[in-house]
Amino acid sequence: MWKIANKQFESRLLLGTGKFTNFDVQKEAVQVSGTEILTFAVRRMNIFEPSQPNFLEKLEASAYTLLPNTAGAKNAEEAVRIARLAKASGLCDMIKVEVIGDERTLLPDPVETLKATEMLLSEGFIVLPYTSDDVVLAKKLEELGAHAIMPGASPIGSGQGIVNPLNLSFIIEQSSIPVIVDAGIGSAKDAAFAMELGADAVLLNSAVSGAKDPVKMAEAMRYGIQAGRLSYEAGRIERKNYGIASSPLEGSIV
Ligand SMILES: CC(=O)[C@@H](O)[C@H](O)COP(=O)(O)O
Repeated sequence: MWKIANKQFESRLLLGTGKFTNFDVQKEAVQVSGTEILTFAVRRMNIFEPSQPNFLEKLEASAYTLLPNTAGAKNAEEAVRIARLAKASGLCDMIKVEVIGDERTLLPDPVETLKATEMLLSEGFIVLPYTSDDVVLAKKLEELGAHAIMPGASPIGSGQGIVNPLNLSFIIEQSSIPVIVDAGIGSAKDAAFAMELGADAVLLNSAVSGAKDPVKMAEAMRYGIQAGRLSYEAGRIERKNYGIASSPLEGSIV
């Protein structure tokens, strides 16, 4: 079990709902992933146009915790506007702050992310900022009162996996709020690695929606995350430079 604010979860996989080839595949992938938290861009929801498709229409949305995100926002004011819209539409009081600062890399704008986080916290939102893997920024967001921190593994949709495990491990070590590794995960190995580093959870989308078989990949992510967590809790052996016999003749009980 782990928690965001006062909400408890069993699954440590947060799944994005975008970019699936069709809603049936999306629904099956969501089901087999075992996720309890779904994220989606508020801007893609057609909140005021019920006749238009929205990302959750095939899912039993009430069975999940919804984590709307502010994708599309280019500054703090836009992010706050999108978050208010989500709240007013009854979607959720939890919001993933996503303020993109660079269109080519899709990396987040640290200054605007900080501002948006502060503004939304003052309005009573449960705020989960998506950030780069900057250790100092992560600390500042926590000090502001963010409810979880979401450092990127690598650029959104890149599938590069974790490019800076050292930074992520510093963030995990210093944080007393949940750390959710978000974006850039390419395969189950990357998700397991994030969990082995000690992350509380992983948020991903493209690796599942873009896989040759999204449903199978959703299942792989489910088990990858479980295995990574178990391995982290079990505590890995120390890395050594030289070989050490697995069945020594002396000094061992079996
Ligand atoms: C869905 C969502 O919130 C994305 O912005 C997120 O960051 C996922 O990134 P990937 O698509 O790289 O998994």
